[in-house]
Amino acid sequence: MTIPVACAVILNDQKVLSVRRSKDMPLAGYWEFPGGKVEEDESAESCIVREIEEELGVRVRILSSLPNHPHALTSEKSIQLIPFLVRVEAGKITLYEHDQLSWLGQSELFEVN
Ligand SMILES: Nc1nc2c([nH]c(=O)n2[C@H]2C[C@H](O)[C@@H](COP(=O)(O)OP(=O)(O)OP(=O)(O)O)O2)c(=O)[nH]1
Repeated sequence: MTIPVACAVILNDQKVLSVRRSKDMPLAGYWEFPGGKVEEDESAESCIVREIEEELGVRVRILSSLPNHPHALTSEKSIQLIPFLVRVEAGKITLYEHDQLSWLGQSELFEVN
């Protein structure tokens, strides 16, 4: 089974916004780009705008779509990660689901879980 997941790449000064999954979420403690599963009858573009509003409380505008990335979670389950470069248009980033936020540089991305 392959699950489409849209995620947002939000840049600030060459660093990318990364968020940590809280203890209430599956895969707690793992860092990710904010986003979530694309629902049925929803485009990946609508999904990322909706998810970012739900998770971070901000409205984003899509600047470009980035290459999709397949990723195996288990032997039966994999995700197709659909990243978008986005810009925050309105609001202040607040964590509604995650428990930590970090702006990571290119090499720092490889140091988190
Ligand atoms: N958002 C996001 N999810 C990722 C990344 N990498 C990665 O393997 N995933 C996985 C973790 C989850 O198994 C899945 C996203 O599912 P989710 O549980 O966050 O989705 P959701 O917000 O729609 O939650 P739900 O409705 O199923 O409760 O994709 C990433 O960089 N960002």
